[in-house]
Amino acid sequence: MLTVQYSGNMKSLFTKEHRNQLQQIHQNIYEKKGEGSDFLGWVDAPSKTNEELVNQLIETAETIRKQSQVLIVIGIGGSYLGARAVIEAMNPYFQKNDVEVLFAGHQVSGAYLKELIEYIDDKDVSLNVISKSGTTTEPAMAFRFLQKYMEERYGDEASSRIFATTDAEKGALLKVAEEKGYKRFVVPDDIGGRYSVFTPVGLLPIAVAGYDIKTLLAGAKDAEKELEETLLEDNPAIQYATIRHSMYEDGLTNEVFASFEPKLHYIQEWWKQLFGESEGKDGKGIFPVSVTYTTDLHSLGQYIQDGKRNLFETFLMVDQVDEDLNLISSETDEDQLNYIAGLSLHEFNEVAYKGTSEAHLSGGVPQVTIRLPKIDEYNIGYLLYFYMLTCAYSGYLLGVNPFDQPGVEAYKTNIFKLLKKPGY
Ligand SMILES: O=P(O)(O)OC[C@H]1O[C@H](O)[C@H](O)[C@@H](O)[C@@H]1O
Repeated sequence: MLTVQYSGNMKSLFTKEHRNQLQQIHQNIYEKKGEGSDFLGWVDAPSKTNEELVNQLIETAETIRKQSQVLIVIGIGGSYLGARAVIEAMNPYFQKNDVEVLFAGHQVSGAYLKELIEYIDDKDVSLNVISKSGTTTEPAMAFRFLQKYMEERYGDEASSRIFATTDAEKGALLKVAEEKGYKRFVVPDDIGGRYSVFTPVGLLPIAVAGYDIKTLLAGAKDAEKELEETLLEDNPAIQYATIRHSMYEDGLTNEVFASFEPKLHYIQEWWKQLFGESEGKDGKGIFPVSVTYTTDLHSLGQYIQDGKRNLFETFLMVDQVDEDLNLISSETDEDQLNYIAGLSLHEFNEVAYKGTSEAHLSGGVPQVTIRLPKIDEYNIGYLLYFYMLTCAYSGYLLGVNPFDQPGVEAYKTNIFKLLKKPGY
């Protein structure tokens, strides 16, 4: 189990009244009651995902791996970030996997799509187009270009190289997939995009990248069970949600997710969508931001140390790393680093964490530290489930529905009006 440490007094947060409230929330989540309960399908998704589906996903991933050097995943938001978060956390920095997973439809850039098509032109390609609604503009636009490219390049064979992940019964993408005969996977009705990483939305691209989705699900499944059974005060998800809520009540409305591990960048991006869309509504919510240290100690560190005191900081620390280097000693010691010769870079980061957290704390930034044993499929599965559960507790503590996102419609409507979309 991962652990949560707090710079304040955690025990004092669990008053009788608060315990009762948490107990109720805990029960509602696991019994799938309460506001937004139609979207609580993710709660037992890890334990309920049947083996047949997992095997089917693994077989499809094998087919894709055999026929492709590149898989392009088309999607945005929750139909994109979960897969990318896991893949980028696991991927080596420089060495390319046998099958490269690339993304499209997560932004709008002609240059990006043009260069992507040039890049794949001498490689074998498959597509996985993912959209629950099937009507999201950015992936739909990207799919238009890439579908045409695939049809021109592969002719009839294109339909066996395009895989669609859609709603079970509705949406434009579902219709296209059926007409063209694409192999299709389903995003369950009761699971919203940002909670869908343990469904085919996340699992298929992750398996194609060469990572073990059974172990990822095993980590999530253990999290599901342990976090359901662990008592309130000892339960890391409840601890984290409670601490966040108490910070918020103290006027700290920005949470800085800090990591010393560059590979966790897209987990931070996934986390921002998860918490931002779940909590930011009805004029409430903590604004989620992220930093990677030590890089950002040389940029945003100044603000965190000395700027407006409306933030708290959550470190995600990784205990064990697979690869490391010890600092070499130098005969001349011109750079005066010999005093740390022999220290590993991971050890340096642990010291940097300690120094940074003490400095920021003395500057008035309270802290939470989440400790993950290591970066592998099992622990990432555990971590992502832990965040989703924390987010549900947190949203309910705040008094909002953590599973809708009505606010994202306003800008979309404006864009459609400006573009004179029929009906707007
Ligand atoms: O899967 P889709 O229906 O294409 O949705 C993709 C994303 O776009 C929307 O605008 C929402 O804000 C997100 O919550 C969602 O994950």
